[in-house]
Amino acid sequence: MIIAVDGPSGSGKSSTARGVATRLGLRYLDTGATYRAVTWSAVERGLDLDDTAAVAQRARDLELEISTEPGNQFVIADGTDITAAIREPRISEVVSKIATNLDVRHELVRRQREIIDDAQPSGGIVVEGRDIATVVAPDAELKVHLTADQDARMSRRGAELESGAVTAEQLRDQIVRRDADDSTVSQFMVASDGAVTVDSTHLTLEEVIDVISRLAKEAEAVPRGRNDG
Ligand SMILES: Nc1ncnc2c1ncn2[C@@H]1O[C@H](COP(=O)(O)OP(=O)(O)OP(=O)(O)O)[C@@H](O)[C@H]1O
Ligand SMILES: Nc1ccn([C@H]2C[C@H](O)[C@@H](COP(=O)(O)O)O2)c(=O)n1
Repeated sequence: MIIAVDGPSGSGKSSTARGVATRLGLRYLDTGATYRAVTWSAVERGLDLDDTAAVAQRARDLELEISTEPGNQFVIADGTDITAAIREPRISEVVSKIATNLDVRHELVRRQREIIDDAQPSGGIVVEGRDIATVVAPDAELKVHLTADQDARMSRRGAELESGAVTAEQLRDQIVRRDADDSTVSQFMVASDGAVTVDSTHLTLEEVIDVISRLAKEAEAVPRGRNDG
């Protein structure tokens, strides 16, 4: 089974997808981490991030290991554990440059599909990102468009960061500007065909996990191809 979760920044995709995978005994793939890993590597090597050919070559050359165990997430790039480093503001601030590089996307979608295929013998996988239902896994048994209003998304991200660590302007940049840039290459601000919209604005994380787990069980009961729309 493949469960695709797409939506804007701060809507709760990672926490929810990880929670659903844990609850249902499935694997979990954070595709955003793959874009962050390429960004980390390009920054570490001092590449010009506007040099699209050089960055795409880095994406192809990067040795990347990404965990699909929901309870033990790690990312290793060229032998270095970058699990924490890819979440640093210096990476979040520039990751959209890498995520809007179409040659990088081509390479990372290829790798994401390989990881998804490898997870099938263990029962399935919950995959979250921006283009999962539309590009990476259009045959997913369940497609969820996870949303929350902009104020909720900004305040969730603010609460997550150390108090006083970011200004309101930096917070807006991490949510609003990033979504505007990222949505030039993927359609995640609206639900794709066949996706169920879950608005998490007034739901707790547990409630969102409950809703999606229930939808997954319903989708599993319907043979592939009969649950479209
Ligand atoms: N339903 C919810 N209610 C309250 N807080 C939530 C809810 N869902 C997630 N959160 C919190 O909001 C923050 C952002 O969630 P998360 O990182 O899962 O979002 P995301 O959509 O994956 O963001 P991004 O795409 O920017 O990585 C986290 O601190 C998380 O614990
Ligand atoms: N399938 C995906 C996943 C992520 N991105 C972009 C969007 C972000 O700018 C960046 C990091 O994602 P995050 O960790 O914040 O979810 O990667 C994308 O374009 N497609």
